[in-house]
Amino acid sequence: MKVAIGSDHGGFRLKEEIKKYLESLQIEYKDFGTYSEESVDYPDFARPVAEGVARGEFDRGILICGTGIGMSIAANKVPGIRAALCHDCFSARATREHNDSNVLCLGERVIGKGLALDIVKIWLETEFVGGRHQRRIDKITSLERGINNG
Ligand SMILES: O=C(CO)[C@H](O)[C@H](O)[C@H](O)COP(=O)(O)O
Repeated sequence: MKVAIGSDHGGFRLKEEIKKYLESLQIEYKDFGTYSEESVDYPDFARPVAEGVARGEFDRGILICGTGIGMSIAANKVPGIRAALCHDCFSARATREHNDSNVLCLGERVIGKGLALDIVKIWLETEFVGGRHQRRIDKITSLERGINNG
């Protein structure tokens, strides 16, 4: 599994913790920045991570800002991206099983490191279950392509 990771200044410290955690799990990643706590704009980091996942260069993406909200709004503008903002383990598992989410968004100002790392682990390990959920994802794909399939 290859992961693209990025944050703004509000998510920088948690990004560094997640990188260490990915290393401990021997999961390959590429860090798209930011590289310090100096103020930056989150769409500048959401974009390359989301585009890398959409192009298939990475299996998954992880984006962190203060709340995770800005990152999820920005990432979901990229066709093919299903970014999920998760601050609990149930949602992390459900969004993989049901939505086949390919980007996880987290808010460093919302949750602590321990919960964030548990969420990352569950989200990375949980498989999409398909079936009726694939039909719903196909409708999302139609939506982003402007196709009206009822
Ligand atoms: O995009 C966000 C909110 O949706 C993120 O939380 C940002 O990290 C936050 O807006 C940055 O705020 P700051 O006051 O510029 O540090």
